[in-house]
Amino acid sequence: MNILAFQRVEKPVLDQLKQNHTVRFFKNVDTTKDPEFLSFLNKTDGIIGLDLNVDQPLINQAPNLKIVSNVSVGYNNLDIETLTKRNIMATNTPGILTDTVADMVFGLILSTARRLPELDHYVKSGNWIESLDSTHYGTDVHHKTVGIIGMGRIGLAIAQRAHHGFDMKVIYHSRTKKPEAEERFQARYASLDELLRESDFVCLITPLTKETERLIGKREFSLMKNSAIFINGSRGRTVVEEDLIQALNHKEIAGAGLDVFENEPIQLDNPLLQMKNVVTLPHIGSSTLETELAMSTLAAKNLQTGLEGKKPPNLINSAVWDNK
Ligand SMILES: NC(=O)C1=CN([C@@H]2O[C@H](COP(=O)(O)OP(=O)(O)OC[C@H]3O[C@@H](n4cnc5c(N)ncnc54)[C@H](O)[C@@H]3O)[C@@H](O)[C@H]2O)C=CC1
Ligand SMILES: O=C(O)C(=O)CO
Repeated sequence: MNILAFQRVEKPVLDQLKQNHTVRFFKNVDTTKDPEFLSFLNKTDGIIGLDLNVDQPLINQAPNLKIVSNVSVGYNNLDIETLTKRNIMATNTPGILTDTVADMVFGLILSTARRLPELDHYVKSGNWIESLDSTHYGTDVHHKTVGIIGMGRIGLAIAQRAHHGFDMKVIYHSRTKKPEAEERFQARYASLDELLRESDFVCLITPLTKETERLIGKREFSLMKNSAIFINGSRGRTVVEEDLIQALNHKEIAGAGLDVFENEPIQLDNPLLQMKNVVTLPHIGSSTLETELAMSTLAAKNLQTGLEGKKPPNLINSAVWDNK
């Protein structure tokens, strides 16, 4: 079979796939124009990769496509409706990255609150304790209130770290109440506005959907405490980035830790990159050696299973299977 691999599939997994299939790996190409990409797409049976925009025009140019296997849990890059209409399976990699992403969210919480990147720069620039004063001090994390928007797999893992590791008070907002969070972490359900008003750390970790797109904007930032730190590990478009910049400029909030941005890669003239109280990461929530390999391996298993005509373990659009 012809397999189109895109952007991020770990090498051992690619090598394994090459034993049974014709595999072409694409990276940094314009997927609407690149002639080699489009020519291979035309005979592709399966796609595996990260963040390929699988929209209607792309699907229309892939007449043999049977399965799209995302190397990610988020699947906002897939037009599920069109894929389902065409009976093309879509899969993702839930669960195996949960703890890694929650660790990264905590990394952002600690980095912003304790100003770790700034102080690292301070030391590497030849400074030490004698010139250090309260203008360099951060703020405590332990015993503070963390508000988690999106209490799913990753949200629960953030709550676990907050409750057990840092004695934090946990409040959350999600589509439904999560008894597990309330029992295990004494988390309290709150409306979005209550959560924004009460949290010292506001952590956004929902999927990007029609409902969550631009969920956090001017009004929401204005409800947050002036001392609040905003953390986004979800997708950049869940936030109105211009409003975040304004909220930081006007000191409506104290700082932000961001793994995701409206446009990725972030443009170098983005004001967020000039702000000392903002810690930025290049969308690496799940990117550890262990977890990236596990994600690629699971994505390849989904792909292979689907191509063999069996139900993949992480099928998103189960209607395709039910219609068989
Ligand atoms: N920065 C990174 O590298 C990574 C980012 N992510 C992002 O994190 C997201 C969540 O992943 P999981 O926890 O595994 O997913 P999940 O499906 O287990 O949890 C998502 C939670 O968000 C809630 N939710 C959905 N719509 C909502 C709304 N309108 N308001 C409030 N809550 C809402 C759901 O009820 C659910 O509890 C992914 O979809 C992805 O976008 C995931 C992995 C890595
Ligand atoms: O899994 C995801 O959704 C990511 O963002 C990449 O790991």
